[in-house]
Amino acid sequence: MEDSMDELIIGGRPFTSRLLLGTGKFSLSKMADVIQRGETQIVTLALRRANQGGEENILDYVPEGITLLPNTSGARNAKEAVRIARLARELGCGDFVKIEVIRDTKYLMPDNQETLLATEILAKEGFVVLPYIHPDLNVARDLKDAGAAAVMPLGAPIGSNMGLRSKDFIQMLIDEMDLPIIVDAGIGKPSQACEAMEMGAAAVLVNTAVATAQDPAAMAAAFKLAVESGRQAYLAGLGRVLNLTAQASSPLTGFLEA
Ligand SMILES: CC(=O)[C@@H](O)[C@H](O)COP(=O)(O)O
Repeated sequence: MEDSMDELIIGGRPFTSRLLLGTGKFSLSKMADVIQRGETQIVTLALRRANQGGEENILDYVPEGITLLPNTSGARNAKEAVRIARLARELGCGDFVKIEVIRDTKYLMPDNQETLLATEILAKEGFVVLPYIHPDLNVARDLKDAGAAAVMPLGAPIGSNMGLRSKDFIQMLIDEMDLPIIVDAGIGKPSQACEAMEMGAAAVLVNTAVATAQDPAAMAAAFKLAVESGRQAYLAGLGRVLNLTAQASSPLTGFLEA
């Protein structure tokens, strides 16, 4: 537990919701409803959707009081990510930034090395930096040393809805890092978000699974419940798992005795 209220603390700021929502795939008209039903307090946004010069601006659709987490999507190296982060701050999106550096166009894998470089620069400039990475414990440790406020390992490729394919490596980060671990990308169902929280993740970030649901607002509500349930289970301490043997839950002595 991070404090007596079980708040999620990122960059010194407390949050009661552990469900972050991505907005990259939303029609803007649905956004407020989805945020409200998911009771989310942090939403990501791509700079290009906040800076469309006369066209619809995503910032007009985000309810007041929500913390913006601009991402550096489109960046192919650290230099581009730093430039996008600075622009986002100038546009009034705040100090939070999610570093996303992707040059692999097939799997959209994050470039961990360039992400680390961008984190080093932006943390020194006072940004609250949340780097999106492939879950690698050495890189996660370096990111912490570089000033990251949280680490965001991928569950599976972005938009795949394939779930926690990198589960064992995420668990290493959760077990070894003294920093919020926010599972991002690939979470396709509320049950997968629940599992990430049961594992001890500090939060999850979901976009595609909500945006592509038949009823995105109802799906956001389902994710909220799943995240809360997983968190409660984690705090309660999961019961032991027995391998290849069973153990009776009820007393067996005297059973069927004449
Ligand atoms: C890195 C990235 O872009 C993800 O944060 C994305 O916004 C969420 O991933 P899913 O769309 O797979 O939920």
